[in-house]
Amino acid sequence: MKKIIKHLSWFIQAEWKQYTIMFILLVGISIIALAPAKVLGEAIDVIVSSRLTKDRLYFLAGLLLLIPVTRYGMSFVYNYMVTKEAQKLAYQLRQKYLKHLFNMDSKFYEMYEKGDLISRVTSDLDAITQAATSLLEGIIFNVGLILFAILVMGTTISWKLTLISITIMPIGITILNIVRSKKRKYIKIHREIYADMTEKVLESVEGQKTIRAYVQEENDLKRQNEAIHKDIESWRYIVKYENWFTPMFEVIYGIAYILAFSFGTFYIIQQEITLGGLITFVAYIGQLYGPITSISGIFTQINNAHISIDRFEEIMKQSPEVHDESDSLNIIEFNEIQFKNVTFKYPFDKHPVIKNIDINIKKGQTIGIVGPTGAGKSTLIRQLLREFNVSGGSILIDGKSIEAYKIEDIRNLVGYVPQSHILFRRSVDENILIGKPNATSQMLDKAVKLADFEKDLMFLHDGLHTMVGESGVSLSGGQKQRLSIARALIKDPEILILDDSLSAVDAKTEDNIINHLKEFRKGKTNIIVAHRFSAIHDADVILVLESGQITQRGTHHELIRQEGWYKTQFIEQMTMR
Ligand SMILES: Nc1ncnc2c1ncn2[C@@H]1O[C@H](COP(=O)(O)OP(=O)(O)OP(=O)(O)O)[C@@H](O)[C@H]1O
Repeated sequence: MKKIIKHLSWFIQAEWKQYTIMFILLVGISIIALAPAKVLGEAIDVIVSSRLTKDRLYFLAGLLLLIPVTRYGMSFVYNYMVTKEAQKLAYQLRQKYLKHLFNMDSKFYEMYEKGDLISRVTSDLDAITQAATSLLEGIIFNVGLILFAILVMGTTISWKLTLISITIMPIGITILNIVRSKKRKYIKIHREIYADMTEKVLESVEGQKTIRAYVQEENDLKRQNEAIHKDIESWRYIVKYENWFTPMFEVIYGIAYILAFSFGTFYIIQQEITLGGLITFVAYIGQLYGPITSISGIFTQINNAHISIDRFEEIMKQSPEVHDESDSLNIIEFNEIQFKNVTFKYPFDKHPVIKNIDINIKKGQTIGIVGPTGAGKSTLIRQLLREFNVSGGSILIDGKSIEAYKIEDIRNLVGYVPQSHILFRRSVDENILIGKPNATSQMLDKAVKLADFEKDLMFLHDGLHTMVGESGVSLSGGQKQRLSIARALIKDPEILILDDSLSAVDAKTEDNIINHLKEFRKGKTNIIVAHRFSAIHDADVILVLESGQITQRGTHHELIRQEGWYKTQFIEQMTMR
């Protein structure tokens, strides 16, 4: 409980006024909840002792009517407030979490799976919010009700009878708590299994086209079923404990009733209490059942929330390896980028993917990068996006380490078109404007023209306003590529990186785009990774990357005169034409 309060103290402090009102309401509701039984007991005593008058009857009936109406009013206000606060808390926690995710680097995303990250922001966060709201209600209302009931039972009916009847209850509560603490271990396991199941569902939904194309529905369903089965199994353990022990509590509660009735009857005969008193007393015993089991249930929620807080905090405590320092420098343009003996290894790999890379890129140059598949071309150019820190050597921009500059500024220098295109469920123009949200319509038109996307618009039923389905389902591969290129070009970036981004366009379109780049990106830098040499033919420098190392460098004309991978590939591509 302390953990939840500590974790959410920032929220409670900010919302203290609302929490105070809710606290007062709950105390009021718990007192009112006990009133009907008391009034009923009084009424019975009045009837039994033949003291019932018309006025008294009206008074008692009026009281019995007023009590639920008041309770309804107070509960209404309380429920409204508590729901609002719960939503506010969930919203703020989600915002914090998502903001944190945006700050994380690629290493973090290699460590955690999507499904796991989603389940932490959905089910874990729900468990925290639920506990935070039920904590107040559960503790204040239920504890309040139990204490008031015991006080009324003791002071207005009989302390002796109260002590006899309720002494058995701590045994019941202890049993319930043992069950709940045992469950905690299994709930943690269940959360992990649930995250795994979410990941599998995500993978199937995302890969449904491939699954269908390879007629793998049955195998995929089998995989899903296994995950679902594991999920159910893990629940079974949790429910098992509940089923074994909860009925025991009911038996113990039954004993409390028997004690109340038998001793109560005895005290009536002894004229220590009245019949109305016993009826009120038994009604209170009944009323205690709900709060006692609820309190125990709240401990379950607190248990769940503890696990969820740990899972939530685990993410919030992660700090990105790639981060800004207080003295990070601003940069809006550059003259020279140097790779000096750069080596890079992915965080969880043993061997480096690129090794001893030395490159000089001057502002305004076009650099071509070619090489066999898997040679490390994408890995090399992505070093300019500052996704990871290099493992060895250094990347210098105008003589200073790339790590000395603000990450955002470095990314703003670059317009990156990745191999796989990420399109959002928005219109075509909105997808392009992600590159520069405040771009004018002229800038948009120009980017569309440069990316040679103009001719596609007439095939889209709503032109630039056509909605792009999830992952760009309504566009062809080439259209997706051109849209992504337009998104990068609208930024008019200092460095344009095309990572095999012309692979799905025909030779004529490729030619158009390359010519547009030559014409309109004078003074700006282009880095083009390509498998087709036509795309990098006119580059100022072409780098050949083989097994993570630069094996050749020069212009096209220089390279075709050297023996090596470039010449061999060039001849092969020429003969295939
Ligand atoms: N995130 C990653 N984690 C671990 N290894 C990776 C990761 N991304 C790529 N690799 C590995 O790094 C190597 C180089 O991959 P990279 O994508 O840089 O090559 P490439 O030359 O661009 O290939 P292609 O021409 O096929 O696009 C490959 O062996 C690949 O498996």
